[in-house]
Amino acid sequence: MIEAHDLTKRYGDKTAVDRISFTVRPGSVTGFLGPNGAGKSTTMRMVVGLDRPTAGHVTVNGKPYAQHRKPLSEVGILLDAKAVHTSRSAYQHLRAMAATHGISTTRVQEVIEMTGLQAVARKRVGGFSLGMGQRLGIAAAMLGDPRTLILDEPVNGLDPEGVKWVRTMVRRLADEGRTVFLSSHLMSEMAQTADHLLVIGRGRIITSGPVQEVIDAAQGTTVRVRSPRASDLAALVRGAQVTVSPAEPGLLEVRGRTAAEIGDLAAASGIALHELTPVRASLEDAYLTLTQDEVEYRSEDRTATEGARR
Ligand SMILES: Nc1ncnc2c1ncn2[C@@H]1O[C@H](COP(=O)(O)OP(=O)(O)OP(=O)(O)O)[C@@H](O)[C@H]1O
Repeated sequence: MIEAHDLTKRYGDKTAVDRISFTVRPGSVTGFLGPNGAGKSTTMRMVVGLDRPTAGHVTVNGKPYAQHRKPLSEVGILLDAKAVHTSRSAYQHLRAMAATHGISTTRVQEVIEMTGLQAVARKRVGGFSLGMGQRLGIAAAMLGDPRTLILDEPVNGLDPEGVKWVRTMVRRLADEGRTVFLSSHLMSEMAQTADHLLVIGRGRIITSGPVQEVIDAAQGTTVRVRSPRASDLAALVRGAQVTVSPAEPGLLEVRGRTAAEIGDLAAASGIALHELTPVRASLEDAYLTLTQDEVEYRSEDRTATEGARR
């Protein structure tokens, strides 16, 4: 469990993280989603005491990270997978980490197997592909068998097989009851990996909640309604919080009413319906809506989607 209260980080005039409060619970995967520069890494660094908050505080499993007597058994962290002595082998790297934290060599072997590094464990880390480096980073994070995992952009630069591997791994870890907190600037990735989302932009939490709720709250659900009496139906369903857009002759897109409400209204007035389909917005649409004012760097000729990703 990670609990942050009014967590703030300023670098000179720049407020990287702006009074954010959140809870990341065990047993599920919580995605920390935001464009580049939103404050994800800074927040994660504060959670594990690598950056000191300017104000506010954060605890992991009930205590500030620094107060844990065996921090590796409480929190595993993948921040920068490249921050490894490149002349060492993966085995030596993990072995050295284990030795300084009183962790057995049996466990080193276990995490090597768990992350599929057996074939390359004795090779120099300097020659590792990005994917192998990420696996090693996750192996290091798992060394202390921690209850909480914090992974900063774990799928960045991975090929589809690597992405799938990380996704399956984090799901398994959450199913084991661990707290899994992972960041990404890729909404498509989060839609497939996370149960809960914490969306951040320019240092502030924009929204949080179960993935589908975040999407619905941002976009609402649109209902496609086809009827030979579309204009009569449009007049019937209109209301204060309802928008009705004619999409093509005989087809309406209604926001602000459920499919059931529209169906009941139509039935009560004897209007035939030929289609009644709730269309859920994608996380991508929701993310663009949510972060459209929050992106720190934009290129002039961006497409909408590229803009939120960069
Ligand atoms: N050491 C630092 N000194 C000054 N500014 C910093 C420092 N570290 C981060 N920042 C700034 O704080 C803001 C948040 O950065 P952070 O790296 O936390 O964002 P992020 O969401 O992790 O983005 P990315 O996906 O690009 O890593 C950015 O504007 C960044 O330039």
